[in-house]
Amino acid sequence: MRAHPAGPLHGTLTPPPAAGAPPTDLGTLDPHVWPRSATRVGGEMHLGGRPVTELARTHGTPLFVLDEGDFRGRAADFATAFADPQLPADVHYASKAFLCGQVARWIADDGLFLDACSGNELAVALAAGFPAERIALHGNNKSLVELQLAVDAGIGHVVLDSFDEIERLVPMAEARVAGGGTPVPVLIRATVGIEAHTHEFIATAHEDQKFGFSLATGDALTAAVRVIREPALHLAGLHSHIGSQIFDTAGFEAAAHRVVGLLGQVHQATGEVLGELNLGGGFGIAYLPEDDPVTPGDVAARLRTVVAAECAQLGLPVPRLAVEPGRAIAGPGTVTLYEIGTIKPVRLGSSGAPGAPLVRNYVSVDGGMSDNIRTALYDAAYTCVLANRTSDAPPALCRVVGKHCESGDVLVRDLWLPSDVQPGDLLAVAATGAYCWSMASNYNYLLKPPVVAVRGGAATEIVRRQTLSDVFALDAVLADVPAPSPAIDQPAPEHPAGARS
Ligand SMILES: Cc1ncc(COP(=O)(O)O)c(C=O)c1O
Ligand SMILES: N[C@@H](CCCC[NH3+])C(=O)O
Repeated sequence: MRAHPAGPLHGTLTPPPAAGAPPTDLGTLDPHVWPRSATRVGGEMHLGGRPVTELARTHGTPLFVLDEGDFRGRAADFATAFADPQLPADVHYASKAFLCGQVARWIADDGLFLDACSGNELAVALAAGFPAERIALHGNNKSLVELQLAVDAGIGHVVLDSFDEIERLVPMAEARVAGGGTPVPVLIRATVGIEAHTHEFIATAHEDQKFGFSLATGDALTAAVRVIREPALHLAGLHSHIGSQIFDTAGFEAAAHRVVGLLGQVHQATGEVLGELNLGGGFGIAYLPEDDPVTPGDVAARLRTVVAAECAQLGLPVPRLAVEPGRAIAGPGTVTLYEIGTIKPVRLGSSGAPGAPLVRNYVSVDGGMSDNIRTALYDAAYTCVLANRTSDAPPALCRVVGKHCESGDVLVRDLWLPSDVQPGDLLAVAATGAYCWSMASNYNYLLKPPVVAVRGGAATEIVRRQTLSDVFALDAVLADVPAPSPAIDQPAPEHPAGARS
């Protein structure tokens, strides 16, 4: 081969970094990571009592399979952990993790509250019949339309995030009061200056970022005083959220300590005793077997202790607490199923020379960063297994990649898969229930996958697959043009000759 004038070809291959000893059993479904109903029957993964091959055949791939019992079980675990008669607390499901009509109904039926962070999340919840008084609306840049929707619907709380927003809300609240309505209940979101131990993109309580009113500069107190003096608004309490995918309870405890301090400052400045304290979400989950998240019981006990102690010290009654778990409810119960399309071994040498050491196999699947942006965006780690069968073949180091025109389109950076995986096999990626479907895009015109809820042997499509016709309908030129081939709307099984049978 002729050398490039500027030197050797770019991107010299090096052997992979030591990835630890390959696991001896690649098929085990660690209950720490997989949904509560996940089992293997004759080697094949079953979710909610349904075999994955049948789910893939019926609904296509990529496919989000949501274990309803897991989702609702985790919601119930939070509700139980925070249901202390002495210190009652409300659990708000943070719907940004994953929301659809069915999820809104489960959350409503199971007695939880709901946190929406856009007018459209609010609209979805309301359209599903979610009780408005159990909804809080967040957002650092709520539009006039979003605020008006919240005021008209009579939601539980608007969580105020800026001085601009206060001034926008006041005339709407005044109009409601003038029409015989009640003042609009609000919380002030305080930025408590905590450096949460998580990826910098998902930490939200350090000073130099866009959310909330700074506690350190005094803005949070100024905002509280402003709202208290505004008759059309009712300052119900304070809010704090420090970030997401946090394992260490110390950050939550420090935040609770600081925000209770703000309750004290508000009391001193105005004589008002605020009755509610929402400590946000952010409770981490296990993406890998070694991850060790805190339990809802642990979080509840620690927060109660800190808040009770701080309030006692300040001589304040303990406020009604609220928390906003999103990922910890929605994340662990969902699995994404993909079909393998191509497998490319990258070797230190010609691919025609099988003796050349393997760097890794690039295992390409039929989705990618459009259904799970988290690996590309946060370098997130996932657990992934061969789902349609188990195999005794020796393990091979692999990287699971999507089909987008982007080399950063990686789903699982480093993993061991049996060396005999082949096109047509199904891969399952664990814990994709939070921030995957909800952050999905149509990059490269890939279509958003459906979500199928499984429970006790029943499978129900709760969100259908987007079709090319849906996408054409948005396009000024293509709106009336029939989508070219229904086959494009009807994905896998694409490689039935593979090892699925
Ligand atoms: C205000 C607020 N509450 C709750 C959540 C939910 O976070 P998580 O899904 O990590 O529990 C978020 C997202 O980080 C948030 O911004
Ligand atoms: N989207 C992030 C979390 C942000 C949560 C919302 N404030 C994730 O995927 O981990």
